[in-house]
Amino acid sequence: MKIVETVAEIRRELQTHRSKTIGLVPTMGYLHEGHLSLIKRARKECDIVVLSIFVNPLQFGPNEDFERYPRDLDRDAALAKQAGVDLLFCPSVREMYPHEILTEVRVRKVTDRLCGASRPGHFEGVATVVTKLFHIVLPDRAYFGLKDAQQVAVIEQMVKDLHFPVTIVPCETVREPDGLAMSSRNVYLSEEERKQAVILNRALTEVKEQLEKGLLITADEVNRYVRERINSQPLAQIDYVETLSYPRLEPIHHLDQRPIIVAVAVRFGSTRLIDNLLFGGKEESACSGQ
Ligand SMILES: Nc1ncnc2c1ncn2[C@@H]1O[C@H](COP(=O)(O)OP(=O)(O)OP(=O)(O)O)[C@@H](O)[C@H]1O
Ligand SMILES: CC(C)(CO)[C@@H](O)C(=O)[O-]
Ligand code: BAL
Repeated sequence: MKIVETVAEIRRELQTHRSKTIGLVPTMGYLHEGHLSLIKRARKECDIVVLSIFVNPLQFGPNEDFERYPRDLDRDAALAKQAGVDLLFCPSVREMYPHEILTEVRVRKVTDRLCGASRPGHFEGVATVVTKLFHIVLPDRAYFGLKDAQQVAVIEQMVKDLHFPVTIVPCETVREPDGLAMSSRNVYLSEEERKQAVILNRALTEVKEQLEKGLLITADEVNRYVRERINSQPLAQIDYVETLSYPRLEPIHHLDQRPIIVAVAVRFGSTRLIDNLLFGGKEESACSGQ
């Protein structure tokens, strides 16, 4: 595995591989099994696997955790090598943003709710940096986790709208044995917060069972059920609980429209966790803007 820090170098490295299938796995590092599942899928489907590690300041709000976001490049490089990455692209902030950036990519409507509403500017930061990464690497396929299901919807919309010649591959959420979605931010949790955080997946799993039995009929009923279950944990502070259409992320009333997403963001102390249930659709289709 080669570690590359500059745009010029990654372009040079990839120049001789243009006739092959190039897969990109964009991350912010501090790798866990969720990231590794994306890399392993890319390894199976592509000739060349590029992993990017970049904590993108553009997608963090002024009071968010950009500074304290966990970083460990040595450990990440060892894990990436073991998982079969060919090129690890880990640019500095200066390398990615050498001058004041006057251009931003904004995807409308699908960013109106959920994290788009509770983290203003977040998806403009994501769409802009992903555009930059796509232009730098020119991947044939790019792998994203459905834990960030709104992010997948935003990137898929962007790729379709702007004819990016890349196939987006959404990948299933990888969970801890007790069901908590793996996240780099889980390391922030205290022992007690970690125990209570399992309620996110538990509430969503219960809702899935109820939906399958036809016991919940409206989005309001689903939201109320999930809120009550999450509020049973004294350390949990709900940011949002919403049931929407997917991938358009529009409000729905009755649940006869499919697929739907039940999405949650919950704070435990200063740690904000997200999770979701996608119900009634193909969870792992690939989308292309070609
Ligand atoms: N548990 C998971 N299962 C599958 N994919 C995941 C999981 N966690 C993250 N990913 C995916 O890995 C990619 C990089 O995510 P990122 O580096 O932000 O990790 P993260 O653990 O989600 O961090 P955080 O939760 O702190 O934002 C994204 O496409 C994301 O959806
Ligand atoms: C896609 C991404 C790497 C862009 O910075 C980030 O939002 C993430 O890790 O999900
Ligand atoms: N996984 C999404 C990146 C972020 O929280 O900023």
